[in-house]
Amino acid sequence: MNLLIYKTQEELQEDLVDYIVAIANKAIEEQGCFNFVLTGGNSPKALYHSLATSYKDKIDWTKVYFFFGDERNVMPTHESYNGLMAKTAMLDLLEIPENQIFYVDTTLAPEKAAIEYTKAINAHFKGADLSFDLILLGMGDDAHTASLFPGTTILNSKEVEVDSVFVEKLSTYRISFTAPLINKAKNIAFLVFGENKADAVKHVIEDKKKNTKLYPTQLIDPIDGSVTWFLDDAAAALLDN
Ligand SMILES: O=C(O)[C@H](O)[C@@H](O)[C@H](O)[C@H](O)COP(=O)(O)O
Repeated sequence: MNLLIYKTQEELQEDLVDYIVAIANKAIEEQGCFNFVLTGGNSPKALYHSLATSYKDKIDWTKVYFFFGDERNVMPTHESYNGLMAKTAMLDLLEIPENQIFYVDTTLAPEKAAIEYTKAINAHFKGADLSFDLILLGMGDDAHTASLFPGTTILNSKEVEVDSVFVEKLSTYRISFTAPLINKAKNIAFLVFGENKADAVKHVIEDKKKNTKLYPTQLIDPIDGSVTWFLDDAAAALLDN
């Protein structure tokens, strides 16, 4: 696991964009495409905008396929739909064709939406191993990532798939990659900043005895892939030096 800690979010973001560009170009060179899983939430918005503007010419976007590590159970036009956030911040600016973007179809019931998304991902990988080139993840202050929330049933999944899950604390369903699907990735990058995340960061990174029910991000432990944490000083404040 690589731990990168930055004084400012701007420095963090600059390095993270360079990291994404490097992985994208390596994947495109080696296999002709870059399978990129986006995170939702607020943290990535500036990063997405930067990729679509100052870094627009650094990647051959015609070779990039976009996926979502989780989605809220709202209509695609709803402001909290992760797909809409990414569309607005990046995908529209890059004029990415629809056939390169895998949105979660939340017009379906959550369970069906998850089944259909799993089918679409398997079809894209043509039945091969579902190992995405890069999965970008955020983390909540409760140590959830994607929609792997503390105490939820999806944490027990051993399936390499997208699943639906009822999140009691939000009183809503979510659609999310399971931990086994995330752990198939070649590269995983966490984008976590802000002091409100410091306690969760400490537990996830430093707890010797894991408690994945309480700190679900501890489940993220890829078989062969790399994990890199992009943190600012505030989020890393409680880590032992
Ligand atoms: O759908 C979502 O909200 C995300 O996938 C979720 O896992 C997010 O990454 C964390 O909640 C952190 O969110 P912030 O970046 O807004 O702090």
